[in-house]
Amino acid sequence: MTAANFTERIARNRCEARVQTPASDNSICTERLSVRYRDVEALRDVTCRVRAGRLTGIIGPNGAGKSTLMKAMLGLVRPISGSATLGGHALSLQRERVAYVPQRSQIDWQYPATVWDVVMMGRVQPTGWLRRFSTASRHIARDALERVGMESYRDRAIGALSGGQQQRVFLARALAQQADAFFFDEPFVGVDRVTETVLFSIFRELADAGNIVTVVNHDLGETIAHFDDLILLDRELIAVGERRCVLTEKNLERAYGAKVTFFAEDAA
Ligand SMILES: Nc1ncnc2c1ncn2[C@@H]1O[C@H](COP(=O)(O)OP(=O)(O)OP(=O)(O)O)[C@@H](O)[C@H]1O
Repeated sequence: MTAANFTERIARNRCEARVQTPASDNSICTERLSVRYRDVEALRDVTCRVRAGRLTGIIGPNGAGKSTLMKAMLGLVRPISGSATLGGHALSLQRERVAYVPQRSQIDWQYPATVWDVVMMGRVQPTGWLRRFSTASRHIARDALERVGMESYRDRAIGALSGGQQQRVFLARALAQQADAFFFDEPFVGVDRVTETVLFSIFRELADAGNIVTVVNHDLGETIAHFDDLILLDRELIAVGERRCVLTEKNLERAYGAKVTFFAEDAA
């Protein structure tokens, strides 16, 4: 074995050792998850763990199955095989613990709702269908709106806002749910730098508070440095674990099929 191979093996073992946590902890685990859409194989045998208290990015080329993995974890698409668990129990049966913000393109922006209506939707599940919202629920929603800096827009129609403002409102809805697992699908598409900073700082606060925070992110630029852990996909799992262990030249070439440059801080 060459010195380079030996060093690489030690580094890999260190990465693997650090991501191993007990199966009973509050992490999300997928076990050989596979999804097909008619004749398209979107995911094949994906086994991975998303740890609580870490900001986790799902990355990979277009069509790699990033959104599908998120939806399959949540039970929004039915896998042909495999499972997803949260704290050892089926994730699809614990939806009250989960807040999910889909891609902007999947939301009907013509729906006649105000900013306040959208944020209060985050209180429907904790309140119960057709029941009146409590004063406490209104306070929680107002605090969430303040946290994303959108309180002065509360009576505006959601469809009349900019992309970044809409994304902040949907983040406020997720915060109002008071979930402990948060899923965001491509939240940075069409948002400006200020909103990007707001989103990352709240994602960081959520992760530091011990929540699960999972973000689909196709960008390998500067934003990648915000993530603690990454899941790299190309229909099958290429790598999972700490960011620096995933972002190796070899892994990126396997996923993208070409030499890829990424944020310089990680290029050591
Ligand atoms: N509802 C659907 N019906 C049929 N095929 C689908 C459906 N949703 C996704 N696919 C296909 O499954 C594959 C994975 O799609 P998915 O959206 O999960 O990938 P992605 O990595 O999130 O892509 P992108 O970065 O382009 O958003 C793609 O080939 C896509 O065309």
